[in-house]
Amino acid sequence: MQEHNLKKVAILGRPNVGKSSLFNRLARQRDAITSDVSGTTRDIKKRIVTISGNRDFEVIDTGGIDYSSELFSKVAEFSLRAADMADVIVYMVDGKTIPDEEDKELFYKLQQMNKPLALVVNKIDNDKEEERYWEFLEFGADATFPMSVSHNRYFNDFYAWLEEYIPAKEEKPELQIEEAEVDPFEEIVRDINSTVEDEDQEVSVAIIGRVNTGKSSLLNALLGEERSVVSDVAGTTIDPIDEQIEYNDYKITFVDTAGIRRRGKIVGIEKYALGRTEAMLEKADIALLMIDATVGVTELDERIAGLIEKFRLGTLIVINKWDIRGEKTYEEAVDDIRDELKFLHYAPLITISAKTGMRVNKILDQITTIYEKYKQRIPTSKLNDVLREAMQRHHVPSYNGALVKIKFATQYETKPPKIALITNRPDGLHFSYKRYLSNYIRSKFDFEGVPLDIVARKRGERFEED
Ligand SMILES: Nc1nc2c(ncn2[C@@H]2O[C@H](COP(=O)(O)OP(=O)(O)OP(=O)(O)O)[C@@H](O)[C@H]2O)c(=O)[nH]1
Ligand SMILES: Nc1nc2c(ncn2[C@@H]2O[C@H](COP(=O)(O)OP(=O)(O)OP(=O)(O)O)[C@@H](O)[C@H]2O)c(=O)[nH]1
Repeated sequence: MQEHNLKKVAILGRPNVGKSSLFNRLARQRDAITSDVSGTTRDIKKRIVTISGNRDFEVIDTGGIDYSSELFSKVAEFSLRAADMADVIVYMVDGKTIPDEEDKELFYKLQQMNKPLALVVNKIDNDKEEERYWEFLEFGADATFPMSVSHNRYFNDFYAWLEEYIPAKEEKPELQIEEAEVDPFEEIVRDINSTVEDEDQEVSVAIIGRVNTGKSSLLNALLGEERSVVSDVAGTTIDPIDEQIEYNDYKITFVDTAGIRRRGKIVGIEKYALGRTEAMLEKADIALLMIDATVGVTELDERIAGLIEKFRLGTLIVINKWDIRGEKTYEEAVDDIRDELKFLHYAPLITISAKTGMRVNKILDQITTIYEKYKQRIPTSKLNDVLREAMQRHHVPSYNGALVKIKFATQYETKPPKIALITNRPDGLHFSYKRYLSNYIRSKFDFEGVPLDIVARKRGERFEED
């Protein structure tokens, strides 16, 4: 609960009118929580009070103060200070006395604060005493209430008036994010980071695939004459086996192009091919997975795709040799690939011909787009809005009958993006629910082409690897 947002109601008035009595009665409305709010002004007692079942406020009691002198000016000074801190002011007078000029003057000062202000005439203990109350109408208050705290009289009208100024708590589903649990400092730091533009424009790309799928043909097409190949420019630090081009302010490095160009050397040596692929993926942000349209997805293609999954890279599936695909429709080709490579569901797919150059020019745009998503950082507040939405659609399943609460989510890493869910029971969060959240978050923030990791953590645990 966000106690700092609660409305503050101050009960003011001269000594002995019954302020503490009202305070204590209000405080009893809420048996469970009567603890002191910490950090309060030393002289002033505060309690959190609930009325009408779902309206919380903080009540400030100025009673019990020892105004060492009898001077009313002390009362006035103190009352004005307390009123200043308050959202709603209750000024109490003793109905067994006659209206008093000093009270009136103080009341007018309070009126000038333009806050909701009620005059409560206390100690109207029976019907006979009710006429005393009329005399206090001369204060000209917007709201004047008779009351007998000790006899528990006339409370309903007073409560109805208070309710106007105390918002009802929103109905919360039980498993809601406890926003106050978000360490505000942590959130600020993350959000500041996220607004700082990530200047990183250097992308490493691995072109991988079985033999003969067209890797070197694609590389040549991408490095085509019209682009400035900068690998041999003095001062660049790229590995001599890599090649780099500049494209729309990005530096795109194709890793281990020497290996790609060393043609036909690895036929039949599957283990070596996979090892070399791993070495490339280790250096890369994004993988272009080449599939031969005339062959479809083979078991080796699946194993290669599995390596991308393992390295958590941004991915584009490139279906090559589209010029000689035969009768196959786009839908057939795509269905086949989606079916065989389910775990790369997040990867977009493009049909090209490295030989004719068909749609090859789209690939560089795809690379930079995926890279932007690969390095994106979602502000914590936005992420938690979406998390709350997702949890409202489907509540977190309980674990062996125990409540699993997700307190908040935060993205703690980029390239690839990783999100931690802070929960009371990291082990109790079912993988299918994590997958649901991952898909939901994916649908709200564009992560096309990018794997999204979600881990469950206890508060205070480090957000490192699983
Ligand atoms: N007859 C009657 N007495 C009341 C009523 N409410 C409070 N009292 C009595 O009035 C006296 C003062 O009440 P408190 O609640 O201590 O008053 P206070 O305004 O907090 O006084 P300080 O602590 O001196 O500021 C106590 O003896 C209460 O029992 C009421 O409705 N009727
Ligand atoms: N029709 C057609 N042929 C292609 C296409 N892309 C590549 N090829 C041909 O397919 C064969 C293999 O192409 P490469 O680019 O050498 O394939 P690779 O994946 O580098 O092969 P390895 O180095 O053996 O792994 C060559 O004969 C290419 O001309 C394409 O889009 N259409």
